[in-house]
Amino acid sequence: MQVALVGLGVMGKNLALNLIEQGMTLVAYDKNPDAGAELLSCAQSLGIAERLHIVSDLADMVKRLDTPRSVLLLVPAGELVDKVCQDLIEAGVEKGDIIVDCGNSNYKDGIARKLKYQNKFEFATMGISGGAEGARHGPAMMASGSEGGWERLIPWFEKVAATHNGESCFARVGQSASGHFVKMVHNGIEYALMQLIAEMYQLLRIGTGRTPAQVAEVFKSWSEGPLNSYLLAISSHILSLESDNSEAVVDLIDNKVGAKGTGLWTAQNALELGIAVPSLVAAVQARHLTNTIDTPAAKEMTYAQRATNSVDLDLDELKDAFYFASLLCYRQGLALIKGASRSHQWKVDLDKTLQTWRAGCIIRADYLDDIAKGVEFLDTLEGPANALRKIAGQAIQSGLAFPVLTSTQTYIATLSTPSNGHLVQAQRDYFGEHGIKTHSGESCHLTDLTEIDAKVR
Ligand SMILES: NC(=O)C1=CN([C@@H]2O[C@H](COP(=O)(O)OP(=O)(O)OC[C@H]3O[C@@H](n4cnc5c(N)ncnc54)[C@H](OP(=O)(O)O)[C@@H]3O)[C@@H](O)[C@H]2O)C=CC1
Ligand SMILES: O=C(CO)[C@H](O)[C@H](O)COP(=O)(O)O
Repeated sequence: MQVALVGLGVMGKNLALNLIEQGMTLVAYDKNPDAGAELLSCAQSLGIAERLHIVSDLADMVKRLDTPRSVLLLVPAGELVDKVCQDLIEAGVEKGDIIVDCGNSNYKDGIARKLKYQNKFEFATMGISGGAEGARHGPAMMASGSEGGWERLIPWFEKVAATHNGESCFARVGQSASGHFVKMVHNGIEYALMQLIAEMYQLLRIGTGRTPAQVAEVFKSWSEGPLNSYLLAISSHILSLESDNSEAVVDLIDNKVGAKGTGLWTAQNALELGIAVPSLVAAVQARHLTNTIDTPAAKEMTYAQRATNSVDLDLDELKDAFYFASLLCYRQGLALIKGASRSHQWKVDLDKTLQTWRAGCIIRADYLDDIAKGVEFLDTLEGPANALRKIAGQAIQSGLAFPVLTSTQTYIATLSTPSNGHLVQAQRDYFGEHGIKTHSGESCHLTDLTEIDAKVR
């Protein structure tokens, strides 16, 4: 099988080596010749270079491919994807060929591109997760759509992807560009879990006075049990790192966190669809807040530094709270995928989605088995639910910031304790005559329920 790959950066280079190692013949192009040379040198040192052809332009790439052609894109998301598609058309790509956008593109662009290119070639979308290591040794692959060209690629991607219990972490999760939506939500969950772990670290470090190395030990002990996850393991490793001067490496790193867009899109889509994912939104805003200090508006509002309080934590309770909050982050993401799938009629298969997240990806975790058991299982976790409630309270008492921890507690409390929405309904009707719905389902106004002599002015 022959495939072409455009974009040989962090992901492209590593996926290229993985594809060749699995037996594919690869024609590869990057606008930067150094990237091609670097890939060739890696392939040579692995003894697999005979199945690699680096080309210096797209016309040569297209000429070398047997028809129907299969081209994978791993270039930065945005207008560049259209530029490369246009260049590929000019280079000779034609109807029946498939181009798979494997980058972190916005699914809305994917839908538009499917239409735009429908008479030129088959445009397909696939989200990939796992970073450089995953791409090299087995990523999670969230594909979508029913383009005919998939049939040629699927057997290969099933081999290239990570596996869990012998099953591939490649799947066509649903229709249209839903693969990119699923990858976007994967990243939204990724933001939330990263921030949640950072909050656990801060509570242990500042709240209980542990050193980074001691927090690393706590995370390591959690990783040895059912809480094991990739993000917890790398956090433990990072916290254990020391500089040549024996300083904790984390203490040398600035606090401002960047982002490429997928977390923001997750929050925007959730808000547009009316699906509540407060933990995921809080994680995006937590990143924004780390940068606030540099904005012109913030410079005009400098706040005095405040002391924080130490807290007396039960480590088992903290572990239970972390476990429960983590499960709830995934559940919010899955609810968003389910809601979007219903709205867009994508028929996303949540079991297949979870299968792609079992191995290879950044949000892989042993407790994904528990998430697959559904909300009914979460309802049985009374101990962890109580732990989350208690730890969130203690965290607030410390005076430090815990946006994801507290949003997650708020999320589950809103869904499992009495609501206060009735008063907000009444307020809207009071000032705007927006109407209210009563417990019996009747739509009316406050004034239909009672006589209001004079409204507050
Ligand atoms: N890094 C990660 O962990 C992950 C990234 N992704 C997504 O995968 C995609 C690629 O990411 P990543 O590999 O990190 O990005 P990189 O920036 O490392 O690599 C992109 C490569 O594409 C090249 N390129 C740019 N324009 C063109 C062009 N017109 N024709 C050919 N090549 C071009 C770049 O060259 P130059 O550098 O000269 O511009 C660069 O070598 C992105 O959409 C990203 O969001 C998805 C999952 C994980
Ligand atoms: O897709 C990824 C991991 O799954 C990429 O690493 C992505 O860049 C992460 O998002 P951000 O850069 O916004 O933190």
